[in-house]
Parts: sequence; structure tokens; C-alpha cells
Amino acid sequence: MDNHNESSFTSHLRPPSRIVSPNRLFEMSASATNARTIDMPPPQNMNTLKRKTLAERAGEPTGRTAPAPPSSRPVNAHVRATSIAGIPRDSSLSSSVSSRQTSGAAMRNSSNSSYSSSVGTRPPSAQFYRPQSAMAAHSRIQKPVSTVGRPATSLQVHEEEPGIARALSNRKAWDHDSRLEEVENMCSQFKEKMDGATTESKSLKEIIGVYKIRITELESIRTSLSTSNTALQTDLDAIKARVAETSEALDDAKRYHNIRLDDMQRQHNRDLDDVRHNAETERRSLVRDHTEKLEDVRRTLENALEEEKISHQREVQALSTEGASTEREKEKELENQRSAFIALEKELDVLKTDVAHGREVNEQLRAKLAESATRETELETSVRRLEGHIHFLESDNKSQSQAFADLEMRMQNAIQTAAEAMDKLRTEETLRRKLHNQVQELKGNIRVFCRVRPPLESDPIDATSRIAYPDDQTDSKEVEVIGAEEKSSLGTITTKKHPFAFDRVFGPKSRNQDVFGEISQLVQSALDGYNVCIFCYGQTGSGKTFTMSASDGMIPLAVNQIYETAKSLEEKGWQYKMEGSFIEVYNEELNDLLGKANDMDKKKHEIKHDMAKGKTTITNITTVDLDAPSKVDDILQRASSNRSVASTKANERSSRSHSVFILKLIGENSITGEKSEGTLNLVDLAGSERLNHSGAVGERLKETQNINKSLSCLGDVIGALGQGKEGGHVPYRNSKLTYLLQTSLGGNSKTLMFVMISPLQAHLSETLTSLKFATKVHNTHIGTARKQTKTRDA
Ligand SMILES: Nc1ncnc2c1ncn2[C@@H]1O[C@H](COP(=O)(O)OP(=O)(O)OP(=O)(O)O)[C@@H](O)[C@H]1O
Repeated sequence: MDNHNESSFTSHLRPPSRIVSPNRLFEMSASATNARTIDMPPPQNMNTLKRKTLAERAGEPTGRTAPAPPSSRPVNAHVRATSIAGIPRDSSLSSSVSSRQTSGAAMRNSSNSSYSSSVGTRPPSAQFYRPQSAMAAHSRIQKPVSTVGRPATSLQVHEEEPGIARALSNRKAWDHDSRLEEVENMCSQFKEKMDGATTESKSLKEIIGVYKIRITELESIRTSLSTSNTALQTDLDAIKARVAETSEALDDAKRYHNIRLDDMQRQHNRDLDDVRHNAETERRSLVRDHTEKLEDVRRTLENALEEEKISHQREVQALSTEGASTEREKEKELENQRSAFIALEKELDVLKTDVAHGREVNEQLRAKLAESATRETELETSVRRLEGHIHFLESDNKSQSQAFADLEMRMQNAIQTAAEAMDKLRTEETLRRKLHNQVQELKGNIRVFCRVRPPLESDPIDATSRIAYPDDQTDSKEVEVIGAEEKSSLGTITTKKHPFAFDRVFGPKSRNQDVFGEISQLVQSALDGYNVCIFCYGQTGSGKTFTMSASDGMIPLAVNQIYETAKSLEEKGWQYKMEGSFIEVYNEELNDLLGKANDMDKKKHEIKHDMAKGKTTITNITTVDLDAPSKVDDILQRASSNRSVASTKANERSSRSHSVFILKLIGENSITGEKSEGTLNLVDLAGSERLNHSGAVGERLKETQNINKSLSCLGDVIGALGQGKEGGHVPYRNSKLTYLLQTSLGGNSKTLMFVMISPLQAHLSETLTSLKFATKVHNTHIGTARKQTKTRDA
């Protein structure tokens, strides 16, 4: 290796300057590049990191092309990849030459020059001068190991010569021909070797030529670099000279400035001293003047003060003499005033007491005066009365008797008028009842009201159906449900309107009080001795319970009205007794809603009718005396709690059962001997929605069947009554509900049905079904109601 280094070319190019202009910067070593960014110490071993010689660098293959894998590399690739550094210069040269013999022809014939074949493709100059680390360059200077069998060298020939000689010596001396042949062979071999050597020498010459050209190029680069270096050096020198000039000028300016500054400082100090001196002089003279003036003033004032003191002392002496006598007098006077003041205070207290006493006396006197005035008036009145009495007593007896007779007659007349008025009143009450009943009959014994509940906060927004009230400003009897839009087969969109008419329609803004105003006459009928039945029919959530049992619902309002009317009828001789009971019809069984919660669905109740008297009784039922209107709240609460006890999660009792509030009104007129017994039934029916049998099982299925059955039985009963056949069959017994209400439905009763409507679009079909059912009921005419009136026995 050392030999190789010694024999290799050493580069005469200086390492690239750091101060080359950018466009002249062709080459920069890695170390130089690093030096720009990191201050690296110079490498210790210059031998290992030594700059490559030109010959080495010229012989490098291009760093760009990755060497082909050994297996795919052609045989002479080893030869081509061999760096110039790897070419032996002395003894090894012959082996290299011999190796090139095999590839010589290819080298000559290749499109690349022998340069490219031996040292690789010549890289573009920019690539060639790319900075690279010395180590990397060094690592490339590796001599590839040729695997190709090398041809024999001259040395080998020499090594072989003893063998040949031996072979020759082994020949028979007389065998000239064969020996000649062998010599000829040897000659031809030698000739071939000589040819090879000649070829190798030619190729080497070519390589040397290439290197010379390269050296020339590099020399020219070096020259241009040194030229630029010189120019830069010149520029640097010029700049240095300018800097020196500038710093000189700066120093001069500094010096001049400092001198001026010192001059000004001195001048300033001088001025300052002058000013100080002048000011001090002036201050002193002023102080002097001022002190003198002060002294004068002080002296003057002291003199004046002295004089003033003397005069003042004189005055004080005179005054103290005078004051002592005055003080004595004043003290005396003050003492006198104090004692006078105390005396006055005492006097004032006495006066105050006197005033209070006087006021009291005054009050008493006033009261006495008022009393005396009253007594005087009374005395005057009694005097006048006594005078009249005396006068009357003093008149003759005849006129006295006349007066007594007149008085008696007037009294009799008054009593008679009163009796006549009472009679008239009673007759008028009876007439009123009769007329009232006639009005009710004219209105129809079965009436249907429709009520639409308002949308609730819990209802989905924009989910209400369109419901119109065409005559709400006049009669309020019509309601029009506007159906969903329907598309015909021709594509026209139509909206179906469903008009209905009832006895009265209440819109969503109506209040319970408004509704009660319309039914109060029926309640009056119950007081008059008629059986009245008020139903609420409609799907679940349509407002039945709200209308019936809310705190201002029909039940509490009816009880209140009855209570008040009964009170007002007392003066007409009527005494009323009110009895209330609350029944539930659930799964075709009766339950007592005012009984014990545990008895619900357990205790059996039977319905008994007295058809002659038109009376219905239920066995084992709780009846509450409604002697005060507040009792109705207790009844409603007890009924509600009993129902909630009986409810289960899957079974909302109030929706799945009918409830009947029965109010019996027994009246008796002690004057006329009349008796009346009316019943008011307020019925909250189970939800009327079409109940699907298919989905329901067990208890639910039973409920569903029973609700459907009882509601359709109600329709059948009303239908049969509507046919009005005397003695015709009415299927009351088909359901518990109709059987319970037998005496309140039909000929001798007044019936009102509320059809309750939900405003939701989702309930539209149920709404229409309910309205159709109500229309059917509305078209029914039930026979004339009969009053349950009795006359008093004997
Ligand atoms: N006119 C109304 N004004 C205000 N809220 C009402 C009105 N009618 C009904 N509601 C409300 O609607 C809801 C359902 O009413 P309600 O319970 O009376 O229906 P329902 O027909 O009795 O149902 P169910 O058959 O389940 O007993 C209740 O919250 C009730 O307060």
C-alpha cells in the first residue's frame, strides 16, 4: 500500500479556497464544507485523509452509478472498474497488462473511449468536482480482485522455462523434428505474448494520453482559480486600505470632537462660575438689604409693642378693677335668674298637669254633653210620645175602637196577601218545572254535544289535524274535520271534508264552566225528579275524565248547583236529600269506587231494578250523604285512589273501565206534599278506540272484548230506543253498563252524550269513527221523559 502511495501521482492543485466567488466554486472538499458550519480541528493523520491524486481521482468510477451485482457483471467489468490507483506501476503492471489482453479488443471496439472502459464514464465536470469526503474517496481506491484466470506472464514463462528445458532435455537428441516443432510452438507462444504486450502498451499509452488531457484541464482550472484568487486578494487589499482610511478619518473625527467637547465643557464651566458668582453677590446684597429692613421693622414693632403693652396693662388694671365689681353684680343677677327659672319650671309643671286635667275634664264634659243631648232627644221623643198617648187617651172611645179595627183589618189583609203570594209562588214553581221539562223535551231527550280538546304541551308539534267550526259565531252546532290529502288515479289532489252537526259544539278554547252552562238545565231536571244520564264518549286521551272529574268538571259543578238550588227551594217548602255513589264497570263486573280498595274486583254487586218506581239499586254499594258540597272532592279522590290501587302497569284502569257517578236526589215539599226522586248519572266511558283483538292476550284481551262489547251494546240500546216501538225489545241486559243505566236510558229519562275529540292528526280516523257514532245517537229520538212524582199520602 505504501509503495502504491509513493508511486501514485501527488496532486499539485491547492485545496479549494474558502473565498472563491460562488460562480467560480467548482470544487470544495467535505472538510472544507464542514468547516463552514462546524469548527472542526484539522485531521491528525494527514496520510489517511490525504487528498487523492489526480491519477486516483481520474481513475474513479462515477459515484452515481451503483455497481452491478457481481453475478451479473461481465468478466471485463473487473478490469473496467479497476481504478487507476489500482493499476500496478512495476511488476504488477504486467499482470494488469495481461488482464487487459483479454479485453483489449473489446476496449478498442467499444463506443466508449478507452478512458471510459478503463476508468469509467467520464463524469460531467460538475459531478466530477462534487465535494466528497476524503475517507469516501479513499474507500473507493480498492483494487478489485479479479476472478478471471490470468494469462501467463513473462515471469511465469521464466518459471516454465526449466520445465521446457526439462522437456527438451527429455527428447531424444536425434528427434530434431519434434524439438523443432516444440521450439516453433514456443516461438509462436512467445510471439503471441509479445503481441499482447504490445497491445497493452498501446492501451496504456492511450490512458496516459487521456490523463494528460485531464491534467491539462485541471491545470487550466487551477490557473483560473488562482487568477480569481489574485483578483479577490486585490479586492481584499483595496477594501482593507479603504477600511484603514476610514478608521483613520474616524479617529481624526473623534479627536476633533473630543477637543471641541473639552472646549465647550471648559467654556460652560466658566460661564457657570460667572453666573454662580453673580448670583452669590446679588444674594448677599439682597440678604443684607432684607436683614436691614427686617431689623428696622423689628425695632419699630418692638417699640409699638412696648407702647401697646404699657397701655394694655393700664387698661387691664382699670378693667380688672371695674370687672370685679361687675362680676359680682352679674353673679348676683344670675343667681336671681336661676331661682326665678326654677320657680317658673315648677309653675310650668303645675300648669301642664292643670292642662291635662282640664283636657280630661273637657272630654268628660263633652261626653256628658253628648249623652245629655241624646238623653234630651230621647226625652223629647218620649215626651212627644207620651203627649200623643195622653192626647189619644184623652180623646173619646169610639175613635179608639175604630183605630183598633182598622189595624186588625190591615193585618188580616197582609196575612191573606202573603198566603196568596206563597200559593202563587208555589204554583209558579210547579209551572216553571213543567215549562222547564217541556223545554227539555223540545230540545230532545237525547242530546249530543261535541267537545274538541286543545293540543297539549306533551303533544307533538304540528301534529294537529285541521278541524273547522263553521258556525262558531252563531249557533256553535257544526264541526268540520278536514281529512288528509288524497291523490286520485288521475293525479289530482283532493282533501275530503267531514261535516258534522250536533246540539252544541265546544271548540278547544271552551272551559268546563262553559260546558256546564249548557248542561245545568239537565241537572235542574234531576232535581225536578227526572232521571238524567250524561255520558262522555271518546277515545283515550280525548278529555273525558277532564270534562267529568276535574276540579271544575261536571261532577263537582253539578253537585254545587244542586246544593245551591236545593237551598233556594227550601223557602218554597222543598227539602232535598242527596246521596252519591261511584261505580266502576270493569270486565263486565261492578266495583264500588267508594268502598275499600282491597275489595276491588273481589266484592260482588248486583243490580236490581224496580221498574214500577223507575228505581235502580246496587247491592253492597257505599252511598255517601252529600250534605255539603265539599264532600264531592272526597268522593272523587277516594274513587281515583281506589282505581290507581287496582291498576297495573299494563293496565291503565281509568281508560279500560267505565265509571258511573250516581247522584240520587230525593225531594219533599212539606207545604204541597209533593215528593220527587231524580237520579243524575255522570258516566265516563272507557276509551272508545278500535281495539285490536289480534295483538291482545290474557287479561288485555278480556278487557278489550268487554269494552268493545259494552260500547256496542250502548249503541244497540240507543238504536232500539230510537226506533221507539212501544213495548219493543231493548237489549239492556246485553252488557253490565246498559243494564246499570236501564232506568236512566229510555222513555223516562233525559240523556246527554258528549263526544270527545282529540285534535291530533294521528287520531283522525278514531275522531271520524267517534263523530259517526255520535251522529247516530244524535239522530235517535227517545220517548218522552216521565217525572218520578208522588203526592203526599193523606
Ligand atoms: N279541554 C281541555 N283543556 C285542557 N286540557 C285537557 C282538556 N281535555 C283534556 N285535557 C288534558 O288531556 C289529557 C287527557 O285527558 P283525559 O285524561 O281527560 O282523557 P280521557 O279521555 O279521560 O282518557 P282516558 O280514557 O285514558 O281516561 C289530560 O292531561 C287532560 O288534562
